[in-house]
Amino acid sequence: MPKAAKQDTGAQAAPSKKTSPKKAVGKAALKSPQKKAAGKKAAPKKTSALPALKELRTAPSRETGADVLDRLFDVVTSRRGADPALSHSARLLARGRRKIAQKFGEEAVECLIEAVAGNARELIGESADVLYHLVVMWVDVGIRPDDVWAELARREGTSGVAEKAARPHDPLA
Ligand SMILES: N=c1c2ncn([C@@H]3O[C@H](COP(=O)(O)OP(=O)(O)OP(=O)(O)O)[C@@H](O)[C@H]3O)c2ncn1[C@@H]1O[C@H](COP(=O)(O)O)[C@@H](O)[C@H]1O
Repeated sequence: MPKAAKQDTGAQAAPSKKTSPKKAVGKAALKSPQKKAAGKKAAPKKTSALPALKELRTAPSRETGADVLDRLFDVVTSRRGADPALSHSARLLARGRRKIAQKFGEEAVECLIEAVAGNARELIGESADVLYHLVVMWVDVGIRPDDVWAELARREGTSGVAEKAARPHDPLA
């Protein structure tokens, strides 16, 4: 999708030279709870006016997450054979797999450009473009969102580092 000139939204603060917040967050996240607790007195329980994260996550929503992609998949599927003049999805599907893949690739490149530039707001829009074109690709190839959700669920709890280490060794690699 052709885009107007974009500016950094400043949505992400520049990291300080002294301490890298990313490194600090990463280190804290990797520390085991046991290590963190070792040698420290139990801190008083903090109370917060904010709703618990757990409540937010379990709140029913038809507007976010996989539900949106499920609905988008149904709409795009329904556009098969529709008038390309009225539906962009119909037009893309009529143009064929290579064109769909090309468009997906273009959107992915636009996405990574915004990511590298640190343009958070633009990255959101480009991410939506990537997901839309990914869904069109699923429809064209004949896989369903549930297939992908199942694969993601299967991977849950398996560290990428551990998975890579467990791969059979290829002496030619
Ligand atoms: N999420 C999207 C979505 N994201 C991007 N686009 C369209 O993708 C197009 C990208 O434009 P480009 O110029 O990059 O691509 P192009 O028109 O193929 O041009 P070329 O590069 O091939 O020359 C624009 O027309 C955007 O509007 C989308 N079109 C549709 N959807 C969703 O799909 C649903 C069904 O849309 P239709 O199939 O159009 O009814 C909509 O209700 C939306 O929910």
